[in-house]
Amino acid sequence: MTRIITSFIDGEFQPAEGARLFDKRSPVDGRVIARIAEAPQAEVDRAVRAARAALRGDWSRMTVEQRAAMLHAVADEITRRFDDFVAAEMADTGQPSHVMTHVFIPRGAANFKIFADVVKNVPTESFRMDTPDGRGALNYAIRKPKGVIGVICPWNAPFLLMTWKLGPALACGNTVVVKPSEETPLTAALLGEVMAKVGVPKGVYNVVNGFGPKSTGEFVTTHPQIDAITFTGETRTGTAIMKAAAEGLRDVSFELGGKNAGIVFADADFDAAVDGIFRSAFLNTGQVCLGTERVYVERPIFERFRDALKAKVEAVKYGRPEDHASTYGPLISQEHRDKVLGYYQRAVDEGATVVTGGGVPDMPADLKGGCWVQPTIWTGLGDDASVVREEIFGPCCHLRPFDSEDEVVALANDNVYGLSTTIWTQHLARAHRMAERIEVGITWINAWFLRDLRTPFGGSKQSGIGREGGVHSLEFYTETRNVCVKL
Ligand SMILES: NC(=O)c1ccc[n+]([C@@H]2O[C@H](COP(=O)([O-])OP(=O)(O)OC[C@H]3O[C@@H](n4cnc5c(N)ncnc54)[C@H](O)[C@@H]3O)[C@@H](O)[C@H]2O)c1
Ligand SMILES: O=C/C=C/C=C(\O)C(=O)O
Repeated sequence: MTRIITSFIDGEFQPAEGARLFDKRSPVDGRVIARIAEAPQAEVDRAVRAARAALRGDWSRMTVEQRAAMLHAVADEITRRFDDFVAAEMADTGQPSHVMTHVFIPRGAANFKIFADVVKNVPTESFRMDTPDGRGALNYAIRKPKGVIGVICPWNAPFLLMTWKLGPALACGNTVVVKPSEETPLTAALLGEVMAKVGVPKGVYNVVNGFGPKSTGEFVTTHPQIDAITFTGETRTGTAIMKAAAEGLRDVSFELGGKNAGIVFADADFDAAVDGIFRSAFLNTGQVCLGTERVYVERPIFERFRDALKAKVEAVKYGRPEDHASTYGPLISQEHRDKVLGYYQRAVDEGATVVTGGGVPDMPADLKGGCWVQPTIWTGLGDDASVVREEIFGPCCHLRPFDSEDEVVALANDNVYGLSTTIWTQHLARAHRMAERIEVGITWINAWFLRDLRTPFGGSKQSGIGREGGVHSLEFYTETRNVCVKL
């Protein structure tokens, strides 16, 4: 029988009777793997009420030390159930097991540990001031939880991105109502089991499933009892959520889209650069916000680089995620596949040279119903081609030669997004110069997606609002109050 995923409210999974169900299909072969109960307004109301009540319960009486210990226990339980999380996330996304075991699931556990440690160690500021009577005054800041946080998640790295928000939200003493992507509900449900097992008080972690507009997502973001909203997803959705948050002047933290530039200089360690750009463009079938869909290569090595990248792309192994030989998975959904294939067609219409890929692979019969597309490289497009300007969120990149540092900085900055960049060069001074000039939140030099969770993470321009990571997360997840004591 097909499994039914229901909301998790006040420590309990909700009954499926009477619920409006929708199908969750495997991206690998199109089979229905679960049915999801769409939470209506009344259920979201209950989740928010449970979260508000929990703000005043045992959770609020815990010391920082106790809360941090509880988050470590959550991380340990995730690690104990590692295989279950890997299986759930593989089923939802179809991505190869090595990506789950090496990147996405370990990061889920790490996201709880890091913020448990941050809240235990972060100092608050204090200012001693002079007063006319000569006795002075002392100011000091205290941090309080913001309240009930609405957590709206995307499908591309569901567990990593959800826990990246939950870690700091809970460490700071908030409670949450999470709305996972309709495409990827499984790990959020599994985390409900983990929370119950380790004794996180009821109502602290609530999950409601459903769609975005006119559905569960909107019910969460428009709810007057939600105090702040953290969202990762498309820039267009961020705009809608910001409008909703304006009502009641609720705070937002946004991680949004990107059209990130990869930049390779002729003096780069060639093999490392090819490998780095290969990962940045094709990891997770290109469905990474930090991915590089436009790659600029210094002219003397352009052809050599193109050929080396092509060879790597043509060596990917399509297959089921459980098969350890697979290195490449499907896109998340047929809808997303149609979008990506639409861009593949537009690239050709706009005059691209297709270096490799560009279409749908011929899959064996049992995988024909999946959302497969070929990893694709283009050259020859103008800088205004839609494929070069718009976020596709697929396994593809356009390669363009450049001749000077100034030229490539201007090209990299000529976009409405500003999330990240990856620069490959052995010239240290140039690397630092470039990092200062490129308008993004995160610059990697001779690396990509190398994450130290203490560092500020977020986007410039239309790629986001705010920074999360380490102490930066506290800015959003706490309310800082000042206390002034006249001495
Ligand atoms: N900057 C980052 O760190 C980062 C990380 C990952 C993904 N992303 C971006 O996310 C996008 C892919 O994810 P996606 O397709 O799931 O994004 P999406 O914006 O379509 O959906 C994200 C979530 O928002 C919900 N939603 C949609 N409309 C809503 C509304 N009006 N009100 C409330 N909720 C609503 C959806 O149901 C889903 O849970 C890409 O643009 C990618 O660049 C950014
Ligand atoms: O697909 C986007 C990946 C985002 C990564 C993070 O948010 C992170 O590493 O914290």
